[in-house]
Amino acid sequence: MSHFGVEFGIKLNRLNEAEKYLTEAAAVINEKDLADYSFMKLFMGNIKFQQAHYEEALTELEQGEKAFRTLQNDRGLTQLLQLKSDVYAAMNNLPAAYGALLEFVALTKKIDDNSFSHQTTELKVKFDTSRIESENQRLIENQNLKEQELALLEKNKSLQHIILLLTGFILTIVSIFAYKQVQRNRQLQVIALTDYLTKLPNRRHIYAQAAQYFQQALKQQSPFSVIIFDADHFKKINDNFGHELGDRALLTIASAGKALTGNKDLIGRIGGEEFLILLPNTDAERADELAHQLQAHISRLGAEDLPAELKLTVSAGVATLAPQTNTENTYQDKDFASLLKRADDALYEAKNAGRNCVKAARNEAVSES
Ligand SMILES: Nc1nc2c(ncn2[C@@H]2O[C@H](COP(=O)(O)OP(=O)(O)OP(=O)(O)O)[C@@H](O)[C@H]2O)c(=O)[nH]1
Repeated sequence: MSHFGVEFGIKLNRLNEAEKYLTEAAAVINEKDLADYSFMKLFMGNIKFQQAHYEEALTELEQGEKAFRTLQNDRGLTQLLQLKSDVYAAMNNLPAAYGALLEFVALTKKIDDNSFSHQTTELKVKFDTSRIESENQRLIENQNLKEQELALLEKNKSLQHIILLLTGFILTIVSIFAYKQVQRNRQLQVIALTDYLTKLPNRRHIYAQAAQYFQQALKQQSPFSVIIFDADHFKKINDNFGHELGDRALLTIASAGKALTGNKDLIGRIGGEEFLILLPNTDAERADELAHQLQAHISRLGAEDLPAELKLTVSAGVATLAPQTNTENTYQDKDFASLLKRADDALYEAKNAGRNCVKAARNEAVSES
């Protein structure tokens, strides 16, 4: 019969059986084996109590109490104290019964308090553990979020690179188009201002240049001369030698004029076989000299690629813008058109004079009005 067997035996009032077992056990249970010894004494005390052997019960309980106290087994001690109180009550020793009961209550309270504090500690540990777990969970979630953010950043970085590359590519294409457009505009401008055959400035261009030189001459009170020259009987050249050869003759005249000015911007083609030379800072005498040089040079030209029988001559008219000698700041021409008209009249004169010659416009005195 085990400890529980003894307890059941007592409960079932099989006291003799329980006592027998305990007496056998007492022979082998050592006083030093406090755990078994304490309960053996408690149960024995109980049996004695049930048998109404109160004094013996108290003796057993006293020995058991000592053992429980040494073991600090409060639960065992409470059972014992409760029983002790019952024994004293049965002996009608109420103060002792009360004292034992008080001790029983105090110890029970202590056990409950310990149990409560234990439960509190347990709850606290549980709470702390769950707090730490949730904190860990939060940290893991944060970490995951950060990783996602990082991945997003990486993705954004790649996108930025692609956008930068695309922007660079588009900018390059746009720049190339813009550059080509500027080039084309320049070419168109050049085409718009250039004579297709001789590549000299056309009439619009050379007139614009001339107007500027005219204003400059007025401002600086410097002379400005122009020469208009025109191929003689050019229709006949075309008729007799063909249009293509006529073109080559025009090119020969153009390069002779260019050679005279030394600057291609100072000579332009203003009509089919008519050219204009601008001579800034050149007085009438020098302009006349240059016109004669040109006329003589062209008439001597038996150009390599022109037939010997083709007689190439030009007639020229010269006009000069110069201040009147007797009055300050008074000019014969108010604008370039007036100067050009005088040169054209001089050319007409040269044509009438039999061609292949030069005529200069007279600088007539004008009244100051
Ligand atoms: N080959 C060629 N001929 C041209 C060109 N432009 C104009 N002509 C010709 O030049 C000729 C000019 O003739 P006209 O105005 O009668 O003058 P011209 O025959 O030179 O007579 P004058 O000027 O009075 O000496 C015309 O037959 C035009 O066809 C050109 O670019 N090439």
